This record gives sequence, C-alpha cells and structure tokens, in this order.
Amino acid sequence: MCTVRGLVKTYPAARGRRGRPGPDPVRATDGIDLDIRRGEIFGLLGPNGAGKTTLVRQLTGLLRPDAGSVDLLGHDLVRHPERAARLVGYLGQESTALDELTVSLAAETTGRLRGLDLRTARAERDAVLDELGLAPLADRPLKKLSGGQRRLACFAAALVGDRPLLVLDEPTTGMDPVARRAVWAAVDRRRAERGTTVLLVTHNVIEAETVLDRVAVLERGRIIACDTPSGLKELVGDEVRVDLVWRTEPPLDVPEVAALRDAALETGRRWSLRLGPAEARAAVAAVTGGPAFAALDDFTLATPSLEDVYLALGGGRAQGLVKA
Ligand SMILES: Nc1ncnc2c1ncn2[C@@H]1O[C@H](COP(=O)(O)OP(=O)(O)OP(=O)(O)O)[C@@H](O)[C@H]1O
Repeated sequence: MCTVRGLVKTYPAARGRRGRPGPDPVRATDGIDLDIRRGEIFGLLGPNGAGKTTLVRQLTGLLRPDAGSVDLLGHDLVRHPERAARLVGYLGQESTALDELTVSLAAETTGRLRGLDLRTARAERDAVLDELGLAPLADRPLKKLSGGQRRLACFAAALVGDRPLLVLDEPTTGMDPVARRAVWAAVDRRRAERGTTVLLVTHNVIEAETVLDRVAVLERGRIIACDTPSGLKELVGDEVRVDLVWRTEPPLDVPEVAALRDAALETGRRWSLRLGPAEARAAVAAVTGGPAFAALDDFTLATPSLEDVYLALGGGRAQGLVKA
C-alpha cells in the first residue's frame, strides 16, 4: 500500500537574532523505512519533536523530502506530490483553514474540493454528520465550537469523499470519551467496509494499544522499533509494572522503600517501577505488609504497556507520552 525508503528531511539552521548564532539544523526524519499494508491501522508513536508530523507531511505530498522515496499505491509521491490529494484524506494538527465555515459547509466543501458533485457531497456530508453525532452542530461555525467539537468536525470533513488512505495526526486530542469512541467506530467501519488504510500519529499510548494493528516508535527522526503492540510488549518479557501512590511523603525510613526508590520513576506522589515477577511480589509484600502500609494511598500491578516498551528501548523521554 505504502512503501517508504530512506526518507530524510533536515530543517535548515535558523538565523540567530542580532548576529547571535541561531539554532542548529534539525534532521527531523533521518533515514526512515516503512511498509504500510492495505487495511491496517498503523501507528506512529513518539514524544514531542520526534519527527512524526514531518514524516506524515512528506507522506501526504505537503513537504518535499531531501532524499528518499514514497510509493503510495504505485504512485511516486516525491516526483508527483499532487497525486496525494486523490489518494489521501489528511487530518493535520491545525484546522484554521476551516474555521470560518459552518460544520456542514466544511464537510460539503471538502467533498466538492475532492471532486464530488453537489448532490453526492451533500449526501455524504449528511451521512457523516449523523454518523459522528454532529447534526445538532451542523449550522455552527467551527470557530465558535469547543476544541473537541472542532476536532470532531474536522475529522468529519476529512471523511467526506472517500480516500484509500486516511492520515490522522492526533485526531482525538481534546475529545471527550463519547467523541473518541465515535472516531474509532467510524475508522473501523471504513476499514471493514472499504478496506481503508489508516496512518495514525499519536503520543497517547493507551489509545495506541487499543486501536493499532502495528506501531512504529519514532525517536529523533529514526524508527527505533516497529511491530504489533503485543510483539513490542514481548520485548519487555515478563516484567510487571508496579505503581505506588503515597498519601504524602514516601516513608524512606523503611529500608525496603528506600531501596525501591532508585528504580522508580517519580511523578508527584506516584512511583512507577518495572520489575521482574519475583521482585514485584517482594515489593508489594514490603509496602503492604509492614509499616510502609500506613503511608500508602494506592497501588496497582499491571502487565507491561507500550510505555514500558518505549522505556526499555531506551526512549529517555517517555514522560512525553500521554498515559490516559
Ligand atoms: N518548520 C520547521 N523549521 C525548523 N524546525 C522544525 C520545523 N518543524 C519541525 N521542526 C523540528 O523538527 C523536529 C521534528 O518536529 P515534528 O513536528 O515533526 O515532531 P512531532 O513528532 O510531530 O512532534 P509533536 O508530537 O510535538 O507534534 C523538532 O525538533 C522540531 O523542532
């Protein structure tokens, strides 16, 4: 469906202010190879600045790579970037272009721009707005909607005028659970009924685990792993995630607790640890059985998540990944 080889993009150094040296050039994609299969939901996961948006802008013909090739359904998109418009439905991070239009007109106009006649564009518009529960907002201008509603309206527009590849850059940012579910149901329906392929950019690991068939983990412009979510999780074997939440301060006077601290990733009152099964059992026994228990607010044991995989791969900035 889509084959990418050796994709490189370097943003040139900016000029510094008042003669001072500016920031260095950034190699935002650094030799990317990818194979996306027809009908799969393929994810790009990585922290802020990893190069995800730069990569998808090259795959959608919006940004010319310095080197490398992009083949989409037999079309060379580096040589013919204009062909991407017929093959790709793209939902970018910004939506200002549609802000002045009503929800209804945004969807209809997108259909018309994609070559639908007026009747078909209106019929598809109505179907998509109904499907996503947007009919009550149809006559409202996008700029007067909430962030999550606006995002859903832009997603609706991206679905009008069917395209074989949907590229969605963090589509559910700011959406409530009902809207999120509507988005994933709409994606699933298109995949089942039309074989639509989806490339999803995200740094939400929970969402990535639940909706993706395969995922590429991107860091500093390079793919550091690519597999199914469960295949990636095998990389961390039988490790267990132990989360401890303290009421106030952790009881560091308890030696077992003090010993756990070195291995813990601390976020406020929460300690997250990745431990082997025996160590996890010992840690739980130590904090629930002894004097530490009085200081404990909550604890959970869980199987590894994609975030654990990411940490195990050496992604030092996993804090940039969203966990809820
Ligand atoms: N137009 C630009 N000019 C210069 N540098 C840029 C430009 N756009 C992005 N960059 C840099 O390229 C790198 C990759 O950015 P990119 O937007 O592709 O990351 P991302 O993974 O999509 O991040 P996020 O999760 O924050 O959206 C970053 O270091 C960023 O600062």
